[in-house]
Amino acid sequence: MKLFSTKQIAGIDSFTIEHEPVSDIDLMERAALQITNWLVQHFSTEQKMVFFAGPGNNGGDALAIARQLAGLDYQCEVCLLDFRKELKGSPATNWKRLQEQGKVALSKIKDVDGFPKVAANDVLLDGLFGSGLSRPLEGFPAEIVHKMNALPNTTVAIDIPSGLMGENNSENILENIVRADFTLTFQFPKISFLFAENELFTGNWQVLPIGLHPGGIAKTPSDFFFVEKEDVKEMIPRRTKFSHKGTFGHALLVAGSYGKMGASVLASKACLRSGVGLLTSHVPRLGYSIIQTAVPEAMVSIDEHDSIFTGIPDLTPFNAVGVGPGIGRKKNTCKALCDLIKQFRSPMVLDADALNILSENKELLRELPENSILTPHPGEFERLAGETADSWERIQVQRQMAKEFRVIVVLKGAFTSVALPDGRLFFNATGNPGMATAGSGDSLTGIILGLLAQRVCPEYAAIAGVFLHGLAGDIAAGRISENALIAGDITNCLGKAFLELK
Ligand SMILES: NC(=O)C1=CN([C@@H]2O[C@H](COP(=O)(O)OP(=O)(O)OC[C@H]3O[C@@H](n4cnc5c(N)ncnc54)[C@H](OP(=O)(O)O)[C@@H]3O)[C@@H](O)[C@H]2O)[C@@H](O)CC1
Ligand SMILES: [K+]
Repeated sequence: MKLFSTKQIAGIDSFTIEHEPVSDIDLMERAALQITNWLVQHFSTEQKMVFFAGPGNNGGDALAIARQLAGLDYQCEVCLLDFRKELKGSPATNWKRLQEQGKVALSKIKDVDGFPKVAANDVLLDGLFGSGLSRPLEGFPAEIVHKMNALPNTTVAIDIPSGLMGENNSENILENIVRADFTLTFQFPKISFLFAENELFTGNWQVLPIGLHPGGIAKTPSDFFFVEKEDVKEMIPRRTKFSHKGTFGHALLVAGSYGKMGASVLASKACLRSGVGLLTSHVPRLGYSIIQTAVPEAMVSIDEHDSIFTGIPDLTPFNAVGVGPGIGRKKNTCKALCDLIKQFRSPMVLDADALNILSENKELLRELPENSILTPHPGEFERLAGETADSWERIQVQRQMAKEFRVIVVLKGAFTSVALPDGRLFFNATGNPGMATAGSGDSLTGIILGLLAQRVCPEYAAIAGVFLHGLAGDIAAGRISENALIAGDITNCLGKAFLELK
């Protein structure tokens, strides 16, 4: 799914009105009905709904929802913020419809003294500002937001928590933004919802389709995408009856050192479970019997050194290489990584210590084979690319890095983002907090390596690898809980994840 800026969404909104065609007021009614249906499923008529409505269409939505709910016997109260300007268009029509219906207590408030009395069980509905927000909230509306945030009541934001920008909140005044428990957003996730620091404002968010025009969506360009199951299905290699193990490639994994052989075992297993034809795991001498015993399906290439990675094997047989998990940063290892990067001329996957070595030897970034895949977590990313103030800035730097070095940068997080050299950025939605556990990154390296070796193009290997990893983690969490989840469970559930993508 494409993601858009709030400005672009307004354009798609107008396109829909013109080309469906549908009137402004009917589109608002349709959008409001989606939220009404959600509210009916989540709250009983015992709970009073207290609406805060602003001057634009977000306020208009609030007025329409209040009327629809009142029609279903919910007790509703509407508090319209009075900016000393007449309401116009659909919000004005909806105000009139509410007055005519006569079921909802209506008040207009000019300052914070007019803030309504709220009982413990009441639900607050935030319809102050949505995608038309043009600047941070200040003054009277900000005071209303402070009052709302100070209440313990459940708060549901309509489209966007008021005060939150749809994309960049670097310059925002954070205490003036509504802190919702739920955000019900129309048609597309807003880009700012995908950043960890904004969870405080959005709470649990959900997308409600409102039938915006597919033509408007298709013709509006975007560099931002939200990865869905349907997209990934096409990226997974298919196995035909006459396939043999050579068809699915030969991967080389360089991972593990003394005390960190688990990284090699975890990444090797994940690579094999991703469907690779053949896997060779390169390990230090002391790791030989460990890997042979733990992963009998893998072949082993043995380093000359007892405990670390110091030299590369003949690279001719391999069509993909993954390097980094648990290799450490000893001088000999840096040298061996440097040789590997210079000698292997197809895309490779670099993770963990390989990234740390790159951050200490940045000139190596220019030597990376084009379309290599880097998989940093935020800490590794900042070591590589420098400090950033927030997630918005971080994804800009991520995109810049992908473009400059012609590599794919996978920035791991709750919504892992995959930046491509052409400037596009893909957000992943699978995965859960249980996956923040030792070795989880090693399994991701193994999965991406496995796909790459099967000749899946590097951009698909990164996007589908991240999706599969998260999906397998979700399946594992469903079986054994997020708390008990360990990295090996992700690999164990990869098979089920593949089946879900059939
Ligand atoms: N996507 C869709 O297809 C659909 C979208 N719909 C809904 O429309 C919403 C967008 O509506 P919208 O464009 O009218 O903007 P909205 O957020 O209500 O506020 C604009 C008003 O606020 C004002 N204002 C702005 N910033 C301010 C500030 N800091 N402090 C004070 N004032 C400020 C601004 O005035 P100005 O900037 O000119 O001062 C203007 O008067 C969207 O979120 C969704 O709920 C659905 O109805 C149907 C389908
Ligand atoms: K809102």
